[in-house]
Amino acid sequence: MNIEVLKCHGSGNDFLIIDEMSHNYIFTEEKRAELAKALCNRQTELGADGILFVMKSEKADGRMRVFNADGSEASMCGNGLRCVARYVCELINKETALIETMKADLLVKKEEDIYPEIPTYLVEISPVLFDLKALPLNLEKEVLVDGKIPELSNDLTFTALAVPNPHIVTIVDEQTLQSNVQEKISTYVNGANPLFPDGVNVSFVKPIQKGHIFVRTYERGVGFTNACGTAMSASTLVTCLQGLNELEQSVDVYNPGGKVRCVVHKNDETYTIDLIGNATYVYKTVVEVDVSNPTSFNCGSKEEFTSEGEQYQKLQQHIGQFLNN
Ligand SMILES: N[C@@H](CCC[C@H](N)C(=O)O)C(=O)O
Repeated sequence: MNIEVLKCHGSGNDFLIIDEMSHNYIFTEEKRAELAKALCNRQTELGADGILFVMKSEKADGRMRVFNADGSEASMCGNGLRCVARYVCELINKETALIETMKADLLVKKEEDIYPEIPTYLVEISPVLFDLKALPLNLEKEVLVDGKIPELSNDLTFTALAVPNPHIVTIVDEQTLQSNVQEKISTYVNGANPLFPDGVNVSFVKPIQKGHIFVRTYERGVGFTNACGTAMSASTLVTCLQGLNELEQSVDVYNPGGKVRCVVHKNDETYTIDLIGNATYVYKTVVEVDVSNPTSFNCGSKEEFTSEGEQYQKLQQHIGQFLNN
């Protein structure tokens, strides 16, 4: 069968959008997982961190399902949701939309460009849960905020939260960021282990100055990524809890692929986070694939969004200058 694919990225976290809303593709659950493994493989012409399936929703303007590169399904994807936000808003010709995700219906809206001519969207990250059962994380306690997990490190302290996909976040210095500690911890918690039976996204956060942080994430189901939107949101909240940033204040979050802005809100005891950043299209193509054996596929010619790529490079240069000063 022929499948239209739109390659896009949020902060360099790249995805393939497959629109099941406008096309009559029929995929079983197993086939979606297999397509993700095959098309996201970086050894092929496509390659991506995940597939975003856009579907019809009974109660919202569209529905997003996220499959990681290893074929596992995630409950949420912040950078992906910005790309889906743009896709659905442009499809229905509106500036705001409601998108159904696995655990919540989330508001998305077009925002003022984060950098000239970079399509920018704000997406709501919610619900935020600290209950360790929500990750799950098997510890003899109910929550972990700035606490130790001796099996992972004698020195580092972690906060565990689900937004609603699972994250652990630790604040580190430059030396720890440059070491192999994050890789060691991440591969342990994402392999067979007694603590995180479903794996977890692991973020190391380096504060730069008030209102500015750097986040590097090892993503469950993917590995080290340029950026992870839910991780940057979770990390911003953790820096607020640890007094490094303020609630309701915009925080610039730098990552290996670019930057986003996050704002943490608190109503009663409930947190929500606004994640604001680029939704950049890279190319469109048509993939000819046998869905019962998707490992070998043919990719048609690519219609590139050249000017979007050029503009994004300018943003990256601008970020490089800031980080080197
Ligand atoms: N890149 C995403 C998160 C994708 C899902 C994650 N790997 C998981 O399994 O939870 C983001 O931008 O949030």
